[in-house]
Amino acid sequence: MSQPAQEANFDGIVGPTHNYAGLSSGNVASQSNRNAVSNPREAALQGLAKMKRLADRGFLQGVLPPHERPHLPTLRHLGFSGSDADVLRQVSQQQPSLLAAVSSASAMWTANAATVSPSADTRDHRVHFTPANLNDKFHRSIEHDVTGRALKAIFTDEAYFAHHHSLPPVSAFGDEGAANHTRLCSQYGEPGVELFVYGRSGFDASAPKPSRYNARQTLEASQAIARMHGLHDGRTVFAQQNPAAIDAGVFHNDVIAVGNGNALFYHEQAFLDEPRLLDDLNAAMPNGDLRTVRVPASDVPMGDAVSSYLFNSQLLTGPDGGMTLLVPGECQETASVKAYLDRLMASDGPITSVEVADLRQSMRNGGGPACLRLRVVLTGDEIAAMHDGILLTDSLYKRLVTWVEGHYRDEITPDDLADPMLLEESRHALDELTGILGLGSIYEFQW
Ligand SMILES: NCCC[C@H](NC(=O)CCC(=O)O)C(=O)O
Repeated sequence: MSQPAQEANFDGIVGPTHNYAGLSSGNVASQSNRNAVSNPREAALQGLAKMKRLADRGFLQGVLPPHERPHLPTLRHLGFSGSDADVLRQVSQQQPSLLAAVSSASAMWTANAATVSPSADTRDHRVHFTPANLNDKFHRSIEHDVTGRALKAIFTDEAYFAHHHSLPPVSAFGDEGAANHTRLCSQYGEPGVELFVYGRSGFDASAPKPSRYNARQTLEASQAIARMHGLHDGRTVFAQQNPAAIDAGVFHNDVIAVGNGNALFYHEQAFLDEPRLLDDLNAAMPNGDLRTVRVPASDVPMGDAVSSYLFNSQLLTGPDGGMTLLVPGECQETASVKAYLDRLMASDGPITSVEVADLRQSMRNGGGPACLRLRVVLTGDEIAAMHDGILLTDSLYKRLVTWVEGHYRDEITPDDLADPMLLEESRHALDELTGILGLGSIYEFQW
């Protein structure tokens, strides 16, 4: 008898060029920290510390590698030529904002890497992966190729794993991956409900949409993924985000809601039609056991939810069945959120403990605990079939800390992005990392 299914969290390792370039309109933290000095070493260590903490508790914790940045193949595609140093000099002189875009370490936010459907939900009983095209932001639209290669290198066996191409790279099919996708279930290995939350329709111009910021995810993208993954109609729910929430800075649904097991933790202003969503979920849950934790705006105003990232927390089922909410440190600095969390602990809902993680480096770009991880529910056989060496053990953690300390800078300013040495250092680090993880050659510079 094989082990019961478990949820694994695959966190993105923060890349050596982590910086603050203000690239994401609609993302309040990214905009307000534009041109701040970053600390890639601290960022990567903060991420690894979060992973280690969960691995130590017995949670299945994996890693996903950073991408090559600055991404020279993109710059060459766009017409820059000569040596790598020539290319960097030209782009920094002619179009510094393009250099910033191809230098972002944004692949760290692996909640946006892909949408994943566990085998219990799919018609062919395989785990399905679709890398997100992330086509709303140029700096993120260049992630899906390497993401797809990394996922295929980890989940290779076609008897268990199915990989799809990212959706057509146009705004009508804008897809931001698992940040807008939640799975609800009684037990991880049992069939669950897959909830897709979208911000607008790509084809119906008269449908509601935000007015200030663009909605990144479309209904049509979500529907296509549900079809590609072979999900069952009766256990698939589509719901629209509240356009006012997007206009208030909720650029992904995981900034305002998180689900795990049979529990959905959400802000009352998260969805356009909350009663309908709850009816749909209740009808779809195979055992009818949905539990909701609804946070009223009178407890936590939308602005506080966005600045604290309360809902961008990881919600994790512990060995005793209770759920832990792993919140970013900013939640303790926001009075309404701190008071709310105290009341939550005094209540007897599904969330039984709260823990705090310091992820300040990532948070300044709008990436909290939940942004940094891609959830993959796996059966015992699937765990046995996946690539060995990608799950965080004590020794892998130590190797990765040493690797970060040996290769990462502790300061990056916008001017540093043009430094050919930074590119060299990053490639050297990534080459060593694919060796540590046994992933083979997934970057163009390795071919
Ligand atoms: N899930 C969290 C994603 C955060 C990400 N931020 C960024 O790309 C900011 C990068 C910068 O501004 O330098 C985004 O908005 O997609």
